[in-house]
Amino acid sequence: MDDRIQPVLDLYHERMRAERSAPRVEAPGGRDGGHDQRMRAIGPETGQLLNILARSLERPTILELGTSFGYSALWLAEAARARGGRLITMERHGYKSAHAREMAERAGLAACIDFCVGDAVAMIGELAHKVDFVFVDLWKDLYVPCLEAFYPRLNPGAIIVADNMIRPGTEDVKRYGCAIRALPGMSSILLPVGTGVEVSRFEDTMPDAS
Ligand SMILES: C[S@@+](CC[C@H](N)C(=O)[O-])C[C@H]1O[C@@H](n2cnc3c(N)ncnc32)[C@H](O)[C@@H]1O
Repeated sequence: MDDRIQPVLDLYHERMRAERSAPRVEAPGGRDGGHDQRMRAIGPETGQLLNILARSLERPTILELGTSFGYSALWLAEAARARGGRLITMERHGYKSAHAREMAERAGLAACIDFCVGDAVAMIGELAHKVDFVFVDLWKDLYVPCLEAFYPRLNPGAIIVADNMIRPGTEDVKRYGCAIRALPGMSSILLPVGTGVEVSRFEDTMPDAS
């Protein structure tokens, strides 16, 4: 991490510690009411894993589903920049996405990020290009609908990482685990990193023409 990124990550780490030690109070209107300040961010271990995996790809188009306040986006954008690629990050709420953009600007990474605001399932359907890496970290009941939307848009060799597969490990994420493992061309493994990540790789299902 370069000199501009680490101090911004440290600001998030401070906020993360405060969030984890504070009692959980429901925001007015609930998680979608427009006042939710909880980051619900992955920790540094999952961030590092995302960064290592994404750095293994050349000129990757990286898709993040669930920007929140922008912590995981920094790890992904750093990898995208290092490999000559881009990050497209999708978030339902404009106020969260705006904060993420501000932090990415402070870290010097905003130029390689497209911040998209709206419903990820609908926006995936409007993507102009195929993708090489997907990070799935939005509300858990959307994991399978998102998978159905991005599966036809994966380039061969694409890597997909889904968070919260062990904690909270709900029925919704279990359904995602089963669904991705059943897809043609997919290999997948559950890793006990952070709250548990399902790491999958898509191979082209077409027979070799040579
Ligand atoms: C667990 S948080 C993401 C945390 C973030 N990846 C990080 O580690 O910093 C999930 C986010 O998904 C967003 N979200 C929920 N439903 C969505 C939808 N349909 N489209 C886009 N974003 C959505 C929520 O607003 C929330 O900010």
